Amino acid sequence: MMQVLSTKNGATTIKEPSVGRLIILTGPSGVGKGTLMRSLLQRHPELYYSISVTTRPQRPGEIDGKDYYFISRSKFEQMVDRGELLEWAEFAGNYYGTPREAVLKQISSGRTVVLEIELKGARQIRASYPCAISIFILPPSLNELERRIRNRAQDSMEAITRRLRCAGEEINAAHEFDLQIVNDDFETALNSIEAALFT
Ligand SMILES: Nc1nc2c(ncn2[C@@H]2O[C@H](COP(=O)(O)OP(=O)(O)O)[C@@H](O)[C@H]2O)c(=O)[nH]1
Ligand SMILES: Nc1ncnc2c1ncn2[C@@H]1O[C@H](COP(=O)(O)OP(=O)(O)O)[C@@H](O)[C@H]1O
Repeated sequence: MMQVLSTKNGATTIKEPSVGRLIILTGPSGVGKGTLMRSLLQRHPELYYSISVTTRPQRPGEIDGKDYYFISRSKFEQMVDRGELLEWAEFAGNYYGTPREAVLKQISSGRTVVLEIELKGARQIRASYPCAISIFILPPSLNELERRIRNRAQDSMEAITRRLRCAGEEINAAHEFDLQIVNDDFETALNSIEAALFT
């Protein structure tokens, strides 16, 4: 890393240019990761949210290039083969991945990057970027998780069942991450994430 000379009040110091941090937000589907992430980004627009690629069908109201890049399976496989993904995983029958180049570019320019990803991808990032700060979001209970997924009314019955089937295994892995935050009261959970990132 190149060093930078900075002069202040006549004194010259050598500074390391800062490299941005990598933050992982993970937890079971329906726990509220997306909602927490949107609020976090509203409060802190300086954070860079990595937009994932996915082969999942677009939901009503989702915007291509904002919520996800919706791509075909063959395009996804091509990105994997070319090493264009920082991590990727199959979840509930679809592929999801983090585009590598944008994330690395933002980190090297000093910006903090936030990934909202599922368990297998979060494990890959922890293995390849041990400095990443990882936060696992827990539901207050499995019943409440199911209620949230069903109330969201965005997925087919089959997709809901698949998501709930993964939830137990995901929750059992919560201890692998740096921090566990229960998303019961929304504001409390959001404040805990903020405290972890900014204090
Ligand atoms: N590994 C990985 N998981 C992702 C990525 N993008 C999203 N996910 C996760 O994939 C899971 C399913 O996402 P989605 O289909 O949007 O469903 P939802 O979380 O139930 O709204 C969630 O746990 C997301 O956090 C990614 O780039 N990589
Ligand atoms: N603390 C909370 N209390 C009650 N409902 C919540 C809370 N946080 C999120 N939700 C609701 O739960 C549902 C799932 O949230 P979402 O952000 O889509 O989850 P995820 O991205 O983890 O799949 C949404 O309808 C959201 O409004």
